[in-house]
Parts: sequence; structure tokens; C-alpha cells
Amino acid sequence: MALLRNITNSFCSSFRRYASSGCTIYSLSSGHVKCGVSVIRVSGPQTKRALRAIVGCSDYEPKARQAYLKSFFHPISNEMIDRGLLLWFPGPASFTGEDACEFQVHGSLAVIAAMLDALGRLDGLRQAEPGEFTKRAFFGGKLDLTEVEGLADLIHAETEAQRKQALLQSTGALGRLYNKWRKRLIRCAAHLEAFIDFAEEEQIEGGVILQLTKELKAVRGEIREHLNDQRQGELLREGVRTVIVGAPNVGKSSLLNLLCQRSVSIVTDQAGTTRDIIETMHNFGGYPVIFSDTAGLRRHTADSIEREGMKRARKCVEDSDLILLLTDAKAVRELSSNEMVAGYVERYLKDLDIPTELCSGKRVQLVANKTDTLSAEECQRLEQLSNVLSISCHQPANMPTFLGALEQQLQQLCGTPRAEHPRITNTRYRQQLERCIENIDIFLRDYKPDVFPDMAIAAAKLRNAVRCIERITGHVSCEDILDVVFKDFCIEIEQLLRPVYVVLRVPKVL
Ligand SMILES: Nc1nc2c(ncn2[C@@H]2O[C@H](COP(=O)(O)OP(=O)(O)OP(=O)(O)O)[C@@H](O)[C@H]2O)c(=O)[nH]1
Repeated sequence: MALLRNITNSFCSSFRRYASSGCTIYSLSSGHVKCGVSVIRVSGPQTKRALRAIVGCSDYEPKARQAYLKSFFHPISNEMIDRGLLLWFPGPASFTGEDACEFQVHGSLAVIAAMLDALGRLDGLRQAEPGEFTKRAFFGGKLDLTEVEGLADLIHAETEAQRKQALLQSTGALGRLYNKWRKRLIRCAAHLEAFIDFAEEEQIEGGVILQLTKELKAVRGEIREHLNDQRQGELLREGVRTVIVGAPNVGKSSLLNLLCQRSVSIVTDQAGTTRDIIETMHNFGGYPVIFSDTAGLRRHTADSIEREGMKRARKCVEDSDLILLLTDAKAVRELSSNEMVAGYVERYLKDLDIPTELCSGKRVQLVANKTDTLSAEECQRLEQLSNVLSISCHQPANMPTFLGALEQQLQQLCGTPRAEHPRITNTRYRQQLERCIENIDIFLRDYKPDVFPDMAIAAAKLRNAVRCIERITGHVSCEDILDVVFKDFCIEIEQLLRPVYVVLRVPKVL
């Protein structure tokens, strides 16, 4: 347990050291457009001196986390800038962990400029870099990396489901899960090291090792289950890539225009109108979708531009998550069973020269367009088949059934964000978890309780497993990762902390 305590303490104190070494920063934290109220934040050791200077009272003592209606003055001219609300957040119970305050002022460009100028005139204050408040919260130990990324996702969330998922992550649902695994793995590693170091002298029982392998298998099982999620969280975060593909002239561009409710793609009666990929991002029933219209596919063409368009279309199929395979309703009007539809899909993909590997692991939804050209009886027959959706882009009144089915597909692909089952939202997490499992696997395969050098090598694998989790949460030195995360968060990293946390003692035998 002492080992665990040391790890935690060294983690926290290094972060605190970084946090308190910063100077005081200020910035407009609300949007950069004219608005009713704008929020200007200040964080750092000089915050109280700054707020006293702005309210024009050198011994002003606001109560923590209470709003005060105050007049704000420029410290050089003593002219009043605005009247607004002041909130004081003494550290460490603040967002950054440092002393912080907020000025809520009227959101005109002139008021904001005057406030920023006033703060900039004070000694020890400088304008914050983009995202620097969050960076301080991270280095101050207030947020782990998953929470930082969750916060960035929350700020960028465009759909309701994305908002829910980002909110869960930003409030620590994923971080708590990973931290729980991290602690269990550290405990296993600590027991193993105790066994290596003291087994002979203090008669530590071999049963410890049995217990340890049982626990490792349990953690491995939980991580595997977490990984086996059909990438739902990642799809929700990044958007479901949905490609509309089919033969020339079947109505792919017409469908895209209908889905987006605007004319993004050119529609003509000439086969081969669409040459390049046309992509649009769409909020579809709360799910983010990236629709792609593609060039019509056929086996042979002499036209080199069309050939390039078809190559791009096939690549788009390969990169997609959901394939809307569009066909002319006349081509399927004779089909009378789901098996016949399945056979048709296979033949159609072959005609379009789409190799089956390109579609493997993806949802392929057959959509029959131009039902307005069918008889009522043919339409009815098609509607009875469950694996084909029939539409007419010329009669959008029949679209609700299709849209409902599409929304259902998206719901199944993205799932529902739940606090009890936080999902992987980032490929980086997935890669580290897979590496963590690999290390546990190697340990379980290689350790031999009675052969100490082998045991020590196996113990190193266990430490690697811990490190993989720590690279997700940011508990270890991981500049390369921080670089990516804060870039996503629009933060220019000026100085990178290089903390090196000794996670576990190196066994004597190494
Ligand atoms: N009758 C009927 N015609 C349609 C329907 N949808 C599209 N069309 C017509 O079919 C023709 C081709 O439509 P597009 O949307 O350009 O077809 P496309 O598949 O994108 O064509 P390419 O770009 O050549 O691959 C146009 O004349 C459309 O007006 C429909 O539901 N019913």
C-alpha cells in the first residue's frame, strides 16, 4: 500500500508544482461575438490583487463563489469600464486549482477590449493562450486526460447524442473506469514485487501468485469486454460515415439532396453526372452522420475521369460505416422474399465491381428508388420485404418510413451513452488498451514463480500494462500524447512538462 501511496503522491505533487509555477493569466472565455453578457476569466496567484485593482478597492474581500454586482474600473485612468458581476473562486476549489475569478460584463467589443486592456496593465498578468485554463486544470490535477478530451468534445458537440457522451466523459466516467483498472494492476505488480523481493526471507506464500493471476485474468476480461464495443463511442464522436453508392442514374444525388434538404449535389438525367465524392455533415435525429454521394459505378468505361471517380467511390465504400446501396426499384420489383433480396445484393455488388471484402463488417442497406415508376401492386410487394427500403425521391411524402429506418440503423451503430458503461471514444484509448492486454497476456504466459530472472522479465510486462493505462489518463510522461490532445483542444503547447513517475520499483534482479 505504501507503494501505491508513493505513486499517487508523486503524481499529485509534480502536477501541483507545475500549476503553482505559472503566472496569472486572463482571457475572454465566452464567444468572440457581440452578446448580452461576456465572461472574462482570470487564474493564477495574482488573481485577488487583480480583482481588487479592477473594483478599485485595495482591501476588498469577496466571499468565495458568490456573485457581486460591482463597478469595474481601468487601473490607469480610473475610468469606469462597466458594471457587472464578479465571482471569486479561491484555489484549490476552482476549475484550474489556482485562485481564479470571473468578470461578467456586457458583451460589446468595446467593453471586452477595455477590460482586457485593464487586466493587461497589471503586473504579473498576461493573456492566456488558447485552452490554457484547461491545461492548468490538467497539470493542477483537476482533470485527467480523458476528462480534458471529454471537455473538448463537449465544446465541439454538434448533436444531442454527442453532447451526452462528451458530458459523461468530461465528468470522469471513463477516467474512473481506467483508474480502477490501473489501481488493480498496480496492486498486482506490487504483490509480485513483494513476492520477488521477500518470498524466501518472509515465507510469502505461493498462493499470492495464484491470487494475482486470477485478478489479472479478471482485469483482462473486463478490458476485453470494454474493447468489444463495435466502436460505438468512436462512431458517435467522429460521425457515422454513410456512403450512397449504386449504378449510374439510380438517384444517388437526388437522395443526398433530400437527406440534406438542400441542393448540394447536381441532379441530371445524364448517367455519370457525379464524378467526385460530395460529402456533407448532418445531425440526423441526434446522431452525427457524414453522407457521401459517389460517382455511379459500372464495370467498364473508357472515360478516364469517370474511372477516377469510380476508384474514389470504391475507396469511400471501404472507409464507410454504413452503405446505402441504391438501386432502381424496377430491378427488384420481381423479388418476393428476403433471401431473393440477399441474392440480389450479392449480384449487384459484383456488377458494381465492389469486392465483398470492402463491405465486410459494415452494414449494407439496400434502398430501391423510383418506386413512383412501379405499379401499386409492385410497391406493396417491395414494402413487405424487411431487408429492402423503398423510396421515391420524386415523392418525398413516403420518406418518413425510410428516415425512421435510417435513424434506427444509426442508433444501433452509435448505441446510447450510459454512465454505467462508458465507451471508448478515441482510437488512442483503444490502442493503449490493446497493448495493455498484450502485456498481461505475455506476463501470464511467461511467468514462472520458481525461476526468478524469468519472473523479473515478466514483472516488467506488468509494469508496461500499467503504463498503457496511464498513457490514456495522462498519469505518466507522455509528451507525444499531450501534444495531440491539446492540439485537438486548440492549445498551443509552449512548455511541456516532463514528469517521470516511477510507477514501480525495479526488481533487484533486473
Ligand atoms: N422517376 C423518378 N426519377 C428519379 C427519382 N430520383 C431521381 N430521379 C431522376 O433520375 C435521374 C438521375 O438522378 P441523379 O440523382 O442525378 O442520379 P445519380 O445516381 O446521382 O446519377 P449519377 O451521378 O449519374 O450516378 C434524374 O433525372 C432524376 O430526376 C425518383 O424517385 N423517381
